[in-house]
Amino acid sequence: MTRENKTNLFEKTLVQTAFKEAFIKLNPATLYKNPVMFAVEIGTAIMLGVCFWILLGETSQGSFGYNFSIFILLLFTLLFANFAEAIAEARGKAQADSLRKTREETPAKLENGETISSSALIKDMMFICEAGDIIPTDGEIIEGLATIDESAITGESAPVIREAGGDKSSVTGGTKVLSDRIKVKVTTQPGESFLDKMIALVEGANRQKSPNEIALTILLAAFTLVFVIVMVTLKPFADYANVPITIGALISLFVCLIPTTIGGLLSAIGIAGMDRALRANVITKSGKAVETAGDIDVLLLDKTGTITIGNRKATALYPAIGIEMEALEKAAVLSSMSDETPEGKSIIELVQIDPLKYAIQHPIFINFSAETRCSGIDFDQTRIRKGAVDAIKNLVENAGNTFPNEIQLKANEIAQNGGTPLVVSQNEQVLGVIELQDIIKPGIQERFARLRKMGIKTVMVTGDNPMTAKFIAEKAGVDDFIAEAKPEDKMNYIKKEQTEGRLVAMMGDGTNDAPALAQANVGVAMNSGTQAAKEAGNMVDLDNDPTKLIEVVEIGKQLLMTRGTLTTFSIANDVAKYFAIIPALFITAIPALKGLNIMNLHSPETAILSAVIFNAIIIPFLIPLALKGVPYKPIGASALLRRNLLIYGIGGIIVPFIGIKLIDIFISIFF
Ligand SMILES: Nc1ncnc2c1ncn2[C@@H]1O[C@H](COP(=O)(O)OP(=O)(O)OP(=O)(O)O)[C@@H](O)[C@H]1O
Ligand SMILES: [K+]
Ligand SMILES: [Mg+2]
Repeated sequence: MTRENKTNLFEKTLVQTAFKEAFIKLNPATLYKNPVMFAVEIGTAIMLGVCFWILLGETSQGSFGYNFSIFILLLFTLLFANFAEAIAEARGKAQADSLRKTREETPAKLENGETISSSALIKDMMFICEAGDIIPTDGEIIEGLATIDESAITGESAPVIREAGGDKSSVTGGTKVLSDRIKVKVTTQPGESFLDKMIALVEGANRQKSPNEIALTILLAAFTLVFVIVMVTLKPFADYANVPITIGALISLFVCLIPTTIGGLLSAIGIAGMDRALRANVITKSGKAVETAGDIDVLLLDKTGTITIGNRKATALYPAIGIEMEALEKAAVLSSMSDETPEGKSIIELVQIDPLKYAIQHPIFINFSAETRCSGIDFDQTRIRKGAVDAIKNLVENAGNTFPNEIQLKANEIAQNGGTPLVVSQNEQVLGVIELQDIIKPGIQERFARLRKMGIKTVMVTGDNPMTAKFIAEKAGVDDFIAEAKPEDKMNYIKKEQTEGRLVAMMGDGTNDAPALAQANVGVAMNSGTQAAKEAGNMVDLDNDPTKLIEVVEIGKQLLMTRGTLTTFSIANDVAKYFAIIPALFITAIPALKGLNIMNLHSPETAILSAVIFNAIIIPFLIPLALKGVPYKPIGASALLRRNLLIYGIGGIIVPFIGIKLIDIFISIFF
């Protein structure tokens, strides 16, 4: 659930900050990064020079008032463009701060009983949290289990379970421990959390631009350069046609022809896109990730913890023929004594026998891994294992024993209704099978249907057995699934899709998802997931919602569309200025150009002033569109492109004709 849109578009405090920032951004040391607006700044400086020149007695450049008003109008063009970027930054910052507020200075309790401030916590330090404590900073639970209220982050006040081991071990600063006691290891240095990285993305000129944005900036710079050459050649041409052209007219023509509209709004569009991702409770590490999400073809989803709630629980034990239930219970409990996974713990919970009762001497614990797909214990001459059917079957048959048929049937039956069977063996003899049940997250079917409508194929990838996977895949409504997948299988599948030219997004929460999350074009880690998963991905979903990719894709598409349509509009609306300014400059000397004068503006001065005024005020008019983004509909991309080209292309050509004409009528009253 995305946080309600607290800051409306132009909240007073944001506008004030942005207004101040607009002047600060005039500093050429930072403005040069935006070539178009930097060219406008140079033009403004030249106009200031001309005004002084006139004050010193120069008469060939027209009246002081006329040149000074051009200077002021160019200055406002700059201020409007800076304001656009500043208001986008202010909103992004406000949004990020509302998230960061959850990380206020909270006391952190150390193991030795003393408390320090959360800002003094550094990576790998341990702290303790008990019921009622606010978790001081991001960390990974290394001991214990607790129910946590994450509403400060996700807005959902339903308590969630976070426990050591397994895939749900991360806790976030600012959330509240409701019950029990946990020992947490700090996972990030202060100021380097994902949120800090995200805040750097939406604020400050050190924001790294995405490839799409860089490409567009280069294109606009090329455009600007072309017009510099046009201006320079225009001067001798005018002298040859002995048409007196003032510097003011040249500069005005230049500024009106270079793409100042998109040049002024480009960074605002990018920042607003990141801000929309933040509003969807997604922390992204790069603007590129958001844009790539707009072109995703395939979405890979981990099953446990992503499609299903993820705390799979043992619900029943079924002994093999000739095996006592007590023997199976004892083996199941012993093999789960040190099993940190939710599955292992649920077995101890189910059997209700304290493993210490068996007083094992010098046990050797084998922890669960996604590679071996089993876990267990060795002591004396006894070797107990529990794990995936195929893993234990290999173990039993490699030792020359037979895998009991009734256990195979029972395991299939469990799998066929979505359960996960864990087979238990002792000294490579099967003792029985444990049934684990998981729950599919509610409402996931229609979310996948929406992804399909957007042309995205959903694939569930799980380490679980094929029958369980098939059952869950059908119930969840995914398009395809891969079962018994090892971590490298998930990564290889992504590589295969990528070599076929498709962009792949992966959502996961476990350490065994990390290689795949790193390989994917867009890797979304659940915020509850392990630190490894979050490091590997390029996005973190604070809501742990596996279908959050829907919002991310829409934000990505919308960002690319907004940038495209405003560029179209900007280029289109420069066309009209030819008809406004060129005739104004040459009509007297070259009557043949009369045909161009379709706008028949009042006079050359008012024609130039009204073109420059329009060129300046169009920027603030488009700020709301740049910040909100062009409305996105999940219809085909080509239909959408045609619609936008029509509205913003044609619109971009017509609007300036009307705008400049109206302004000309208005200002010619004063002349
Ligand atoms: N604690 C455990 N001890 C022994 N075997 C386990 C344990 N947990 C899971 N398994 C077995 O290992 C298999 C692979 O686990 P893995 O975590 O790779 O996939 P998964 O949890 O079933 O699904 P996903 O890949 O979506 O997380 C599981 O399907 C299960 O049969
Ligand atoms: K322009
Ligand atoms: Mg798993």
